[in-house]
Amino acid sequence: MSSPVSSSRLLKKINIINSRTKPFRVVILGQNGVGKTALTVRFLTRRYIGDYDPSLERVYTCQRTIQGLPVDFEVWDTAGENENSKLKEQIRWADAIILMYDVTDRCSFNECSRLKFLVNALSRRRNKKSGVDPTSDLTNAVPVVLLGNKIDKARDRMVMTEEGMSRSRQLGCDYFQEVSVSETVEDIIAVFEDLYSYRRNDRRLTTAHGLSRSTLHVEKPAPCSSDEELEESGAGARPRGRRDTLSLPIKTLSDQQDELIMKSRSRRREAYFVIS
Ligand SMILES: Nc1nc2c(ncn2[C@@H]2O[C@H](COP(=O)(O)OP(=O)(O)OP(=O)(O)O)[C@@H](O)[C@H]2O)c(=O)[nH]1
Repeated sequence: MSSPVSSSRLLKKINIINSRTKPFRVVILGQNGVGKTALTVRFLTRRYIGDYDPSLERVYTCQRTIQGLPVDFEVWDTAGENENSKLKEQIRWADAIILMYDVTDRCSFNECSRLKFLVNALSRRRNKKSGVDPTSDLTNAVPVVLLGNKIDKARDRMVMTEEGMSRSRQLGCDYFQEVSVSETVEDIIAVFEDLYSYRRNDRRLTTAHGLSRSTLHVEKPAPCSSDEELEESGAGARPRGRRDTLSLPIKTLSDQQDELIMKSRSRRREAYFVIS
């Protein structure tokens, strides 16, 4: 039998191999205009760019080091108005989900409920298929963060922190956070890293910055909603048929940066960040 030391070494090696071969896939869902592309660009480049082509939808890749290990991220920045079949494809693809709303837009907040019902219904079906008890901690449901954006616009706020937190609990999100993509970099990077740590570390947040952030609310996931709830929510019919394959192009980071800068520049005359 192997000693604890050698098995922990082995586990570390396996982790390294897994993190190199299998990317961690994060999909960002939310109504249009909530800041999904701004969030993606912040995470990829640390920059904030003010305006984007609204039809921009793509999977971006980048590598980060988390707890000393290289992790390949794939981030699917979705277009705000997706039909249900597309949403299902995005949810099935993901290892983690960011449900994003704009704190100055109540409609975008309500849209997150519809999206979460859809996520729950798909997780429930996935658990049923794999024979996992949906009330157990070991479900293969993907972690979901409810993320309120644009808190810099304090005067226009329509959704208060407490309301976001309480909705997060009701919906069974794994945690809740508020950010301003335009003003912070570290919190944005932490959102992605926390999701990774949460998924990899048995559904418990382990990163110190994650636990110290004031608006962070961590919740044990509730059992998935029923298909009836899904129907009531208007999230659409039950998924049928085979799993769709991803058809979006995956680009290198430098291609993505150039393209994003060009797209943002083509829409406005003001100067934007130039990434060398
Ligand atoms: N004040 C403020 N504006 C923001 C923030 N984040 C994004 N925005 C602005 O919100 C607008 C929409 O941002 P996008 O990133 O294009 O939103 P999106 O969700 O990708 O929109 P679609 O691609 O249409 O679905 C842009 O004008 C951004 O500059 C923020 O934290 N604060």
